[in-house]
Amino acid sequence: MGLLIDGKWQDRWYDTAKTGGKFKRESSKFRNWITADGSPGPTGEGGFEAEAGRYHLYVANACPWAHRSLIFRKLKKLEDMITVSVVEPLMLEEGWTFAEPDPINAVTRLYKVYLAADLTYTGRVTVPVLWDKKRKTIVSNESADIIRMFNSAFDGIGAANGDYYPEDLREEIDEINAKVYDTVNNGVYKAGFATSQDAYEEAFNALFSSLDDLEKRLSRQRYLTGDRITEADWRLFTTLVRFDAVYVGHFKCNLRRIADYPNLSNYLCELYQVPGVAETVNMDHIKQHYYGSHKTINPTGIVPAGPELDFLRPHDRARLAA
Ligand SMILES: N[C@@H](CCC(=O)N[C@@H](CS)C(=O)NCC(=O)O)C(=O)O
Repeated sequence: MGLLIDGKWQDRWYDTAKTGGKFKRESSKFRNWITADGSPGPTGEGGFEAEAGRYHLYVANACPWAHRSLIFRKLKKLEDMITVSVVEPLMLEEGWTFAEPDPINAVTRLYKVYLAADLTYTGRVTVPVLWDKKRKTIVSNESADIIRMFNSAFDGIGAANGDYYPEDLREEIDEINAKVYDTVNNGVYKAGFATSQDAYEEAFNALFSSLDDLEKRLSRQRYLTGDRITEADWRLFTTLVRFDAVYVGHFKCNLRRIADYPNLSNYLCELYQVPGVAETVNMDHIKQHYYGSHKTINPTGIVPAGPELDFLRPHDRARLAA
């Protein structure tokens, strides 16, 4: 794995030396927004109007951040409007790669897509990436923004109904997202990529304290904000679905499994069973990627054969219906 520095690819692992062994996630650099009329969004510049066929999404099936964007593409029925390229599961010396030259930029390495947008780009080369075929540039490489664009920008040109960031719940969603991002979504990475015992334990404790709180919340209500599925649920889902297969072992998040939490595990099954969502979960890519790409954590690259997982089993969440 590596990064671009002034447009040059460098093969480097995360540098935790300067941060006391703590993993610090870099913020995303491309922050424009697709909007219904091409007006600027909350950040970046305008000129990215919602149009069928204009945009392309680069994802890794393994990646929880990219997974959010695939879920929103699916729920909002944007599959015919927004094309997708999926990278290979392993992320090694050349970063994310494609098995075949990708149909849009005809490259086999994702960093070339970043260079096509900015020849002097400095930063990590992450998925998801939302590409504009018309202006031949990156609209955004921030999943939190991409799912909000998918949620509403295409509504006027045929996206499916469904608002996962409704006006009346925004404040609560933002509050939950902030906590879940810090302690759960990014929390598992902070535990897994820590290179000091203290940094690991700090992340570990915050993670399980949050999961305990979420378990309590979900014992009282069906979804994180009440009786409607929102963005906050989908953001939590992509971490939960990877948890027992990967984070428990590979990232040493092993105080409890999601399977040990009655409410979280039933909630996970319910979300998994929402039509279309199971098709966005690729457990082979997920396991291969983590166990095979992080050689500093798992030098042999052996992928565990278990655990047995059944997200299609009946769940008990209807007991909490409004
Ligand atoms: N803030 C970004 C984070 C995306 C991210 O870190 N993706 C990981 C894969 S799970 C990645 O591509 N990492 C490559 C790297 O850090 O070099 C987002 O949510 O879109």
